[in-house]
Amino acid sequence: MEFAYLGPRGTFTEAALRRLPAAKTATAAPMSSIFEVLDAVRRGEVDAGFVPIENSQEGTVTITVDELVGGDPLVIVGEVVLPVTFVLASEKPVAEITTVASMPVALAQVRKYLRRELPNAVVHQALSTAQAAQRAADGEFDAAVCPPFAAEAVGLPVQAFDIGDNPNAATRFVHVVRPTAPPEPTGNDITSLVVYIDYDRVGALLGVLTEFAIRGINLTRIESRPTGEGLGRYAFFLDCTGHLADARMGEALMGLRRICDDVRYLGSYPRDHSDAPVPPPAGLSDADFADAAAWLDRLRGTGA
Ligand SMILES: O=C(O)C(=O)C[C@]1(C(=O)O)C=C[C@@H](O)C=C1
Repeated sequence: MEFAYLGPRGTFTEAALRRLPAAKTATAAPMSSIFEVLDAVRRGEVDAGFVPIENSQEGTVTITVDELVGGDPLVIVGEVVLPVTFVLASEKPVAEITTVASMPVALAQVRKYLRRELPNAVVHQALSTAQAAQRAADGEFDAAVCPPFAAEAVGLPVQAFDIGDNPNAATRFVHVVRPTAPPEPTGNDITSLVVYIDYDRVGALLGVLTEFAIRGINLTRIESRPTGEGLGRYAFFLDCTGHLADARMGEALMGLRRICDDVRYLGSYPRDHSDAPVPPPAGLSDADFADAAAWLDRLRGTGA
């Protein structure tokens, strides 16, 4: 199997990919942008892609979600949650730094540090932290905000360690492939999907949330993203606890299929929050769903 991932060598994405079981026996091709990674998967140039999707400090990595919301369908089959710490890498001491670069999501996580220590530095964007480190090493910028291992990879000295505003920051990365059946349920899974609703129908979003709530499915994330049709036109990106194979999830998805303009299934896959407890389904048990299905089958067969 060959992966494409957000490179170059030295990114957090590369570090997270090394933690993905499916990558243990795969080759990995670094690519310069999230779009290129997902486009390579869509074109069949590689078997799988690995990209960041959410950060505990800044929320959604919008380019990833926007690429999953639109375009040819892709599905998520795995995730890795990686703690992230940032350094300021530069040949110059902090007092002499006038330009600094990094990926927008990284810059947002060191906002307070930059305001405090580099208030007059000009901030530049890069496609990844490791790309910023390489461009700083090449002399294009004075400094880069990047992982410690990216500074080491390009031979840049570290002028400051642990510059992130939140010492507990973590980023979630996803393993995406062209549409395929989901991995087997583990009992600790996430199902991701996008719903497109009829904006002009009052309560349309409540109807979506109700399809989960009445079946005891816990929503762990909801993110509205513009569809590009015009101001106020949004798709809703949802993460919820459970697996496509669960009766309750299947019923909820059929309900969404009936009431939404469109539903895009983005995958059921094992959670990597192995330390976090799995909230039990609210109210209804799996046995309740099995009993109701058997009861309906009896009614259809015998009328009683
Ligand atoms: O640029 C990198 O090193 C990446 O892996 C991307 C990315 C991100 O976009 O979230 C990953 C983790 C950090 O939050 C900062 C940047």
